Amino acid sequence: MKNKNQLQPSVMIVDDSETMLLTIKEQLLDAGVSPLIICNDSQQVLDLIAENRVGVLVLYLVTPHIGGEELLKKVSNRFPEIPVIVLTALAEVDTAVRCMKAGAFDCVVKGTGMHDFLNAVRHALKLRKSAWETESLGQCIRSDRPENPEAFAHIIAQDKKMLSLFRYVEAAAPSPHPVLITGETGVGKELFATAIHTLSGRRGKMVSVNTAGLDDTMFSDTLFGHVKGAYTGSAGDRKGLIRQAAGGTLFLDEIGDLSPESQVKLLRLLQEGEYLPLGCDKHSQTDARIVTSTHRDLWKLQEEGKFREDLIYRLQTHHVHIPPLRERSADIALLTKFFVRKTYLKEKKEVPEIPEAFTNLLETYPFPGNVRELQSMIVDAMVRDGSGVLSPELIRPYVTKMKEKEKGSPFAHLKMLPTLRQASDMLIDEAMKRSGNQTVAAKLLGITQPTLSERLKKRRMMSGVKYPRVLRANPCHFGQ
Ligand SMILES: Nc1ncnc2c1ncn2[C@@H]1O[C@H](COP(=O)(O)OP(=O)(O)OP(=O)(O)O)[C@@H](O)[C@H]1O
Repeated sequence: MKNKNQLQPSVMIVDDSETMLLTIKEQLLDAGVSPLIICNDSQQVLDLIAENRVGVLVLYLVTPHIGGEELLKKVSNRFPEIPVIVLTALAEVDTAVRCMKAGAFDCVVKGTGMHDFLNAVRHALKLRKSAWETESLGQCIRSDRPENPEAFAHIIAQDKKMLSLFRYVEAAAPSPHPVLITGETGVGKELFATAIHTLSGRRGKMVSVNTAGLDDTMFSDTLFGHVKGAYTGSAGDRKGLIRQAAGGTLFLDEIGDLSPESQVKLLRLLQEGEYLPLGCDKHSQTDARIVTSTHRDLWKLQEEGKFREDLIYRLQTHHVHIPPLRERSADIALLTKFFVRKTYLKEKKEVPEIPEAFTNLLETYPFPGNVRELQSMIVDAMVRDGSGVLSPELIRPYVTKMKEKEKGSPFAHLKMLPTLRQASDMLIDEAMKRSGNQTVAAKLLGITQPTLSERLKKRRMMSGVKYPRVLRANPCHFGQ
């Protein structure tokens, strides 16, 4: 069972004096304030905050390496939501004013008794906890049913993860900023792009372009067009598809395959709304909203040097990640019903009952092709079904074939395979658990500490998930 305190926000104390740290620690614990994170190395503060659920930061103004005031500015910039209580050695009005201006929540003179200090900590902690409660309430509301169900009429779903995505899409759709839609093949990325366009309220059209396999010239020509004589054989002007998306949405599918040159052009389009038709020396402007999608892991491509980091940040201003079908079993039964009905009615056949055993067997199948594959399986089952009954035997060959494929694999015991990113995240978690610090963990993983640190940062940015808390030798966690 999880330690209850792990869910509680911690009070983190930063001071260069070990003795003072222990004194403050004891006084806070005596006053019932816990859990505590103690740190005597100012250089570790930002990383520790990023990795833990810090409710309040207590900062002694004179710290080695990074000066206290400088650290205060960094914390306030990067984590504006965390109240910082500054402990100063002297009762100097100037220092207190500077700290408050730099974002301190309160300023207490060290050694003037615990009363003021404890009051400040308790007050800050209370405010932080209530902000957290509001945040989680907001998340509950966001995960409820969509306000505009008609915009999602073509997306059959009842799984909570999908309903929560609908709410996110509703919030992001009216924004002019780019949306990145990710997810395995066949999960419904294009359907989501359409819903985003519908909900955006834009009057223009949605224009979809599959960029897979387009070299840079074809990418530019298709999207931005060309002027007569731009290249051999270009007899007349061509208006690119982007013109058709004026006032609407340009949906670029499979952007993971874009060439480096096309990535630069896409970045300019996203940043400035500008593009250059082939053979033209004057940029054109567009107000089309850009929605992109890919089944590939852009961060992995970036690590391999195949995708620009700055472009990823731009693309994922709003990020919709659609989970694979095997991770939303509640949807399998509903989609099966939907596709059986659709398929049989289309063929003017009587819609059969769906036996429970049929759905149960489907729920054991990992669906590498997701909803698209389920749809094909139903069509195939209908063709082979001579009796008007949907027998599980009609789909058993798929399940058996998959099991045979898996036989002999070291992962055979896993019901579902992790994705490459999930597997690498699992390894990182394990290495951090075993070692307790990034330097040793990096050695275990055969990478450098900065690379590991970068991976952890990106992970936090991508998912908003906090890195699991680990006990460190120094700095130490108390009161847990
Ligand atoms: N939730 C859903 N409800 C109904 N149909 C769906 C759903 N999800 C996907 N589909 C259907 O599955 C097929 C694949 O969907 P779509 O083309 O949107 O997937 P995709 O993620 O864009 O795939 P790819 O990466 O291969 O382009 C389409 O026929 C689509 O209508």
